[in-house]
Amino acid sequence: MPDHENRPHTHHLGRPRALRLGVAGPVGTGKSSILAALCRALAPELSMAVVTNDIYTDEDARFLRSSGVLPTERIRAVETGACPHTAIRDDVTANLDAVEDLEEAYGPLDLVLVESGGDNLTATFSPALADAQLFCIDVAGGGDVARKGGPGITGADLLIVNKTDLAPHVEVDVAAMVADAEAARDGLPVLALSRKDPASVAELADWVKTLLVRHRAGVHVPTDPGPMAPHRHA
Ligand SMILES: Nc1nc2c(ncn2[C@@H]2O[C@H](COP(=O)(O)OP(=O)(O)OP(=O)(O)O)[C@@H](O)[C@H]2O)c(=O)[nH]1
Repeated sequence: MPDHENRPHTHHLGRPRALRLGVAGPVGTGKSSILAALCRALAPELSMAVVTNDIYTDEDARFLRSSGVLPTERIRAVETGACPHTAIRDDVTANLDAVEDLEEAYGPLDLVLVESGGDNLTATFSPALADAQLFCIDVAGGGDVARKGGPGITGADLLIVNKTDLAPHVEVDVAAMVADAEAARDGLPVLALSRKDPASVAELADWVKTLLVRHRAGVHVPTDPGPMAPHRHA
């Protein structure tokens, strides 16, 4: 049995452990910016920590540390050394270790955000690592991305259509993109977001707070958006 299947779901004092929220999506769609926005919005009221994943570097952790949104020691980097999905889906041990180290050092925590390295449309978090997950696409990737499917688009707890401020520049109809996404998601929520639109950032923060309430009440059930497309590593 993999090591992570033996790990406890409650804090040692019986308090529910921190909500672990994964943020996945293709390269450059705005995952780090979403983490920064969530830290800015929620850290004044919640005890938070962050784990970033990059293939070769700790670039995302350095970006978040330099943005000053959390004390730097609460931001940990995992260098996956391989495709990002290997560390968020196939063997989550390095990420779980980082999350648990943060909980031990700074706990009790309310919320730990885990950012995947940018991968393709098929990469999602294992429920063994993330209690819930955001999947992020952006208008700059093209108005048809939401129709391309994949487990993140169809099954993540929240789908974000990001960088809506860029829509006029890339000739994308945000309402149509959101409608396509909603059609693919069978009732699961979709949020049109821009870091330049404070109302959309507040909506995202409210979604996370509602999820945290459900997690603490024990009524949130982590779900698996689905497996990756079959593929082989050389
Ligand atoms: N115009 C606009 N640009 C954004 C927005 N959010 C992020 N960006 C820009 O998009 C680029 C990529 O953002 P990141 O947050 O680094 O994206 P990422 O998904 O973390 O990137 P990787 O970790 O490399 O996969 C940066 O230049 C950001 O400044 C937004 O809402 N509007």
